[in-house]
Amino acid sequence: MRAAVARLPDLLSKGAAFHFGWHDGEHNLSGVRGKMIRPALVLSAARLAGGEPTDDTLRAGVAVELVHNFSLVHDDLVDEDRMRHRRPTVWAQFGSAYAVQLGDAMLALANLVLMRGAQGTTTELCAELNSAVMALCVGQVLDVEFETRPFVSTDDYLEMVTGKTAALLSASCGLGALTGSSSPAQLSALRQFGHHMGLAFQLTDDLLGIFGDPAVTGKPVGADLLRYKKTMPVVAATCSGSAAGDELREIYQRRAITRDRLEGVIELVACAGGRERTEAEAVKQYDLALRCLDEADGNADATAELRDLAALMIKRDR
Ligand SMILES: CC(C)=CCC/C(C)=C/CC/C(C)=C/COP(=O)(O)OP(=O)(O)O
Repeated sequence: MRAAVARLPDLLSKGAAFHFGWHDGEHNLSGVRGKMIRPALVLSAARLAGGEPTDDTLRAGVAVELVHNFSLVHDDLVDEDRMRHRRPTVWAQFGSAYAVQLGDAMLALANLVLMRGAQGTTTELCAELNSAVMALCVGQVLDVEFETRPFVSTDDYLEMVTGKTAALLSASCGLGALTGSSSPAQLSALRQFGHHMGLAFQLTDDLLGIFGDPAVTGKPVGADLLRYKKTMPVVAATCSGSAAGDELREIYQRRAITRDRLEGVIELVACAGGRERTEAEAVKQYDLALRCLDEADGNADATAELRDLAALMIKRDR
């Protein structure tokens, strides 16, 4: 990653180093850096699909992490989040214009990294990655639009999250498979594995955003609620038909959430079954993901790695 980021012009690489937490030495304290889940998926998917990871696999891992971080830099700006990984976000530290340019440059760099690969595979890899970027953008637009949409169903939510989160996890598995020697059936099963894990991952993220410990997640408490995000616990609660769910829907409509009312709002989400329903959906998506992994029917060690990764992705506290 560092070698790739060093290819950015100095003016931008200082912001990237700040974003990645490399600016203050080699401390790797838990929670102050990203989890690198997507490159891990690329590597294990490549192994599952046969053989040792190639240079193209490594390039794909770097590219997908760059795309992920481009989306984080832009997302923090859109959501006006000032802290990530217990540090100020890029826009909070360097300004909005800088964050837009740094995010764009990371996306361009991701493509440049892939283009350095073996002739013949580059086009396919770029198509896999950039199709996911397109889906990511659609999901992000929906996510913001949902903040003011009066009613969001579970299906609407799943459509949004398919783009916002699952597309890149699915592409990570697809990229790994493409750099391995996967059959078409294996490629499709691995993409589907990534899709279902992406949904399970975002559902877990939504739960952590409301019920997680901010000291561990590194995100301010209740940020999604204060922004009237239609995360799954909220969607499930407001669709429950319960008195608590109706009250929550009314509070959302009146935009009546303040910091001192947060605790009560969180209680309403839980009382209306939002937490339980979200946990159940995460487990359902996780089970579907594991079924796809069986269908992929590849290298046993890599299958075990992906199984472990999947478990980590839903049983996490940050
Ligand atoms: C186009 C655009 C701006 C799209 C925004 C998409 C976006 C930010 C989706 C959220 C996905 C998500 C759960 C990120 C946290 O990943 P993680 O927990 O793996 O993060 P980490 O790298 O910090 O561990």
